[in-house]
Amino acid sequence: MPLVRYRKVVILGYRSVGKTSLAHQFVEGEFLEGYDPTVENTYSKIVTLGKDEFHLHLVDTAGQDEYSILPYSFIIGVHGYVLVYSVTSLHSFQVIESLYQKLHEGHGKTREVQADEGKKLAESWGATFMESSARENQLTQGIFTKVIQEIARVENSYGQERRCQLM
Ligand SMILES: Nc1nc2c(ncn2[C@@H]2O[C@H](COP(=O)(O)OP(=O)(O)OP(=O)(O)O)[C@@H](O)[C@H]2O)c(=O)[nH]1
Repeated sequence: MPLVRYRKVVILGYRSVGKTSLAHQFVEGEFLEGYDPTVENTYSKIVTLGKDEFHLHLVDTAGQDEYSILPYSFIIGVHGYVLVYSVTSLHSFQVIESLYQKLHEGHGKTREVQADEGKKLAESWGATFMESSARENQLTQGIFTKVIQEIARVENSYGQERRCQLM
């Protein structure tokens, strides 16, 4: 059975450029004539490409402009973007350039410690290394299951002798 991989894709662009129409046409197979400004909407679709299946989670956003601050949910855990402009609006074309810059700037904080450095330090202690983010809920379960497993492993190898395990 093929593995279904999850993909989150965010559609960005100026107001009324056709973001919703694109998403709706792709997911529902029809064109919407009317215009109803989007607050935020999500679509789900299983996409099969060759032997691979993807669970596509499309986020249709409210239109942005050059002053918009992109929320965290448009940055974190996102696998890809569709930047949309209208051929009848030069301004909407300029907006996607500014959105592209914003996506590259991220959220201001730059990394000062590389994962490799953490790994090296942990290795020098004989400890396990995991890089986690509570905000992104990345490895938060893994850290605590790993420390419990490690405690059990150390307990088993030393009988009932009590030792502290370092993560
Ligand atoms: N002619 C034409 N009109 C389109 C096309 N795509 C969208 N429209 C029309 O443009 C208008 C705006 O489309 P939407 O898809 O709502 O645009 P949007 O970018 O989602 O708008 P916001 O929610 O305000 O950001 C609607 O009246 C659509 O019918 C297209 O490819 N060609």
